[in-house]
Amino acid sequence: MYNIREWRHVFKLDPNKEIDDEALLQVCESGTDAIMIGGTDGVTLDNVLALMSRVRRYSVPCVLEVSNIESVTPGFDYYFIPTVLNSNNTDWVVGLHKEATKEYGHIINWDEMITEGYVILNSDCKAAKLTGANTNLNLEDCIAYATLAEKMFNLPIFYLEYSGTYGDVQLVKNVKEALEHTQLFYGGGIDSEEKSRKMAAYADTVVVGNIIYQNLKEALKTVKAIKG
Ligand SMILES: CC(C)=CCC/C(C)=C/CC/C(C)=C/CC/C(C)=C/CC/C(C)=C/CC/C(C)=C/CC/C(C)=C/COP(=O)(O)OP(=O)(O)O
Ligand SMILES: O=P(O)(O)OC[C@@H](O)CO
Ligand SMILES: [Mg+2]
Repeated sequence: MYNIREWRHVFKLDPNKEIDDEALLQVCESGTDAIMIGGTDGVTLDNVLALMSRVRRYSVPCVLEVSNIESVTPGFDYYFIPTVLNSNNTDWVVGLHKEATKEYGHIINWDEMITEGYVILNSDCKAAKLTGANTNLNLEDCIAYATLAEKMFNLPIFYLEYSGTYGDVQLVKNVKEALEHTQLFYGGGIDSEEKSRKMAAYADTVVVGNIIYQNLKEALKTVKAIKG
């Protein structure tokens, strides 16, 4: 299997968005460390399967970021399971996870499941709205969540999510300094080489999503900024 700790750059593809074969080829052969398939809305078994089978033409690792139980299918290298630590609704913290485990626990291969402790910081993004995330957090709050994720819950990944907007580099730096071994993912608003490089200076892994659909050329540069 792959060592996700070595992943520095990940492209997140939304199964609910169109991408043509030529663009997909460029994304998969860009030198990125992995493709993550996931989104907040409109994620179905059909569009996940369709995208997974197209990504599987390439040798790049491919993971599913689970956003609903109906779209989980075999065939991925890993399944990333979000838990939204700053959600006001326990469904998004452990509730849906408990229901999924109750129903499918007997077939789950836990070696393939990797839990991501999310803190969502952009109040306007779909994920924040869906999960009722309390985005009114200061640096101390974010450090407390990161510390809880690592020390109390032993989560392998802590994900600072600014989906759709570029985050606070200083905050990412300070959160990174508070973590000892939990891997810090940063995602949100990376649409240039420079923004990618700046976040990668502190985040262990940088996730790039929307720019793939808006400006592929710039999206590809975000890999170069990190991987050379
Ligand atoms: C292999 C196999 C067949 C296994 C079967 C067993 C099985 C079912 C395993 C699953 C186990 C499990 C515990 C699942 C958890 C289920 C679940 C529903 C968890 C909730 C996940 C969650 C908190 C979702 C909330 C939304 C969220 C955080 C999504 C992550 C993606 C994200 C933030 C995307 C960014 O937004 P985007 O959609 O890109 O926004 P724009 O469109 O505006 O760009
Ligand atoms: O789409 P963007 O803003 O690049 O964010 C990436 C990722 O963190 C979304 O879950
Ligand atoms: Mg998106």
